[in-house]
Amino acid sequence: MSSPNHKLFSSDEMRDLHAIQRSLQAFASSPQTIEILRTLSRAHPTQSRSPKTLYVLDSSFNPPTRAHLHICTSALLHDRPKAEPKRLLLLLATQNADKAPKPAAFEHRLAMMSIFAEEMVKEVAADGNCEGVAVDVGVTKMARFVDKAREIGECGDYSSVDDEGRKQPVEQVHLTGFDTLVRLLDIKYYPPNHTLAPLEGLFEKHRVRVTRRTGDAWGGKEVQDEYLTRVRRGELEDKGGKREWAERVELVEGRKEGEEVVSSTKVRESSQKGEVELMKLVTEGVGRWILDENLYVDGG
Ligand SMILES: Nc1ncnc2c1ncn2[C@@H]1O[C@H](COP(=O)(O)OP(=O)(O)OP(=O)(O)O)[C@@H](O)[C@H]1O
Ligand SMILES: NC(=O)c1ccc[n+]([C@@H]2O[C@H](COP(=O)(O)O)[C@@H](O)[C@H]2O)c1
Repeated sequence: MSSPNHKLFSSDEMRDLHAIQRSLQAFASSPQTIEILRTLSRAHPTQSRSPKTLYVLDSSFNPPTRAHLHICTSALLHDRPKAEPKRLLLLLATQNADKAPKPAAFEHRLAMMSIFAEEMVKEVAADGNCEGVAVDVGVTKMARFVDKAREIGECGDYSSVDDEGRKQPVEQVHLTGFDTLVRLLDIKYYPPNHTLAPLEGLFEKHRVRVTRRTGDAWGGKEVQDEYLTRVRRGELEDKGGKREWAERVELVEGRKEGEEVVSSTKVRESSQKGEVELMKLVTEGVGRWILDENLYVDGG
């Protein structure tokens, strides 16, 4: 079940940790699987209500980083111009497919997501290369992409209107890093049969835009490109995957040679190293929140 109509938070309310906490408690005890807490829009209302493409960045946002910023702005500014009007959903996963919960508390992460969204909207608007953008900040109980995609599709907040005025589910483009593509296509997440067949609907209707993640544990550009080539050659077919899925996946550039390696883990571990180091990894507003609220003082 997805989000019914409810009052959205303002910018100030998204800095009120008690208010967010109350909303999270209500969400946790409800049957809802997705809830949108805040919407920021620079788009004309009809455009933002009827997006052609919904980008989804699903993450633990612990905290949001400059890598997340790059992933979002790259999609909003450079993914197919015909995909406009575009809308972006920053989705906090309260249940992770792999990881146990860690600091910071979810209310802090949502506050940081809201600040991050404000900074991103400003950056995209300043570029002037995007027809108008709307960004939502939301929360989900679903851990796997296949479940998130289904629930988002059923959520009344997202549909487009076709030429005859009929409502159509919007195309979703899931924004992930290379490590997460590998996990999306790992049969261990699909019990009881442990095949990739449950992903059919996701690839039929939606796309995945994958940012290369080099300089970390996942190999260089060639290794990551070769992985997708193997999908295209049909190497997932014995696991129930389809070679056509490769056409629904786009691998795009992440960190450039010589640029800082960024991850949320690195932020959590380096928050003791001072403001200058912190600000290399996170946006100004998020950095200020981390410092003012003394987050991650005990490291990761
Ligand atoms: N530096 C990066 N380059 C490419 N993709 C990234 C990068 N950082 C995060 N992502 C992607 O963004 C999505 C959400 O990020 P996530 O919250 O897992 O960040 P993370 O930095 O990997 O977190 P953590 O360090 O806490 O494990 C994932 O699909 C992840 O692959
Ligand atoms: N097969 C899948 O759908 C799958 C596998 C691993 C992680 N995830 C999700 O990806 C998101 C990002 O995960 P990490 O924070 O572990 O990088 C989380 O929402 C997590 O639950 C999905």
